Amino acid sequence: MTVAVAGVGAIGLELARRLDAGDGGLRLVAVSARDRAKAEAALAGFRAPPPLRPLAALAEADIVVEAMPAAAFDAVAEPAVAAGRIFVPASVGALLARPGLIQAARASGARILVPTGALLGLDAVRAAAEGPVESVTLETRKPPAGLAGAPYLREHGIRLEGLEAPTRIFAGNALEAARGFPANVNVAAALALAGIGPERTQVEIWADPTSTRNTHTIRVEAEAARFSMTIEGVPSAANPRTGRLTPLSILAALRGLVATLKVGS
Ligand SMILES: NC(=O)C1=CN([C@@H]2O[C@H](COP(=O)(O)OP(=O)(O)OC[C@H]3O[C@@H](n4cnc5c(N)ncnc54)[C@H](O)[C@@H]3O)[C@@H](O)[C@H]2O)C=CC1
Ligand SMILES: O=C([O-])CC(=O)C(=O)O
Repeated sequence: MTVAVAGVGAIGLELARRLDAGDGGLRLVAVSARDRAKAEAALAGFRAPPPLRPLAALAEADIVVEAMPAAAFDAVAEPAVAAGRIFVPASVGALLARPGLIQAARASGARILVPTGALLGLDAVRAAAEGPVESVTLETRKPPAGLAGAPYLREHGIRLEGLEAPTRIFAGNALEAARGFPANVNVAAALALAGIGPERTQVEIWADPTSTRNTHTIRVEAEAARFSMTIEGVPSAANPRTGRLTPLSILAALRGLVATLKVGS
């Protein structure tokens, strides 16, 4: 199977590098970048540098991975879904805001594969959600740099500079979290889609100047099980909002598409 990657940033470049190295068992055939010269320099050391193509042309590949700012989402998602491809979004919050894309996929035969990304445990959440679920909550803690620039902070006049103690800056449901923090809590959107939906999934976001990790704790109260899990992700050097696990999670998900033995889904 062939893969195309939209965006050559913290997630896209690392994913492309690993695919180019032969990891995942899939062939990287194209990437899209906003800054051509920068992308060409980043791809120069690849074994087989993929061609830079317009976003719509990525739909020629069997699998299209989106790894861009949420604002650019439609330009890659719509053609990929219309062409009936396997579409893998990193900007899961953007997917949450576009239920029409799932309808479009149903019509075209496309599949939308949401990776676990920087989170954990979506297998257990999905299993629990096959039965009655009372509550699903997410508590996200990030160093202030991992939350900087979120529209919610601006809208509510919240300043993170000079913060000395962990501070809760948001409490609400996953829909509101994804809208207010589109580049920071895609994990909330993924959790909502895996479990009981964006209105019922509750989210707290903390700015924590004492931490160097992006930490996510999920708590589930369901008829079949009660569980809580925490992941402490290392922020990527290229983008402190993004954990280093995210491109690896996408690679693992892609590997699962072609693997003979698939574990944990
Ligand atoms: N699902 C998850 O668990 C996670 C999702 N994310 C999300 O994944 C997405 C990508 O994250 P990063 O790689 O960290 O972002 P990044 O900012 O490091 O990289 C994004 C890249 O997209 C490029 N780009 C922007 N507009 C473009 C266009 N029109 N055409 C082609 N390229 C374009 C930028 O130049 C940049 O290289 C973001 O929406 C982020 O919020 C991030 C972390 C975890
Ligand atoms: O990488 C992380 O810790 C989570 C993140 O940015 C996101 O969900 O958007």
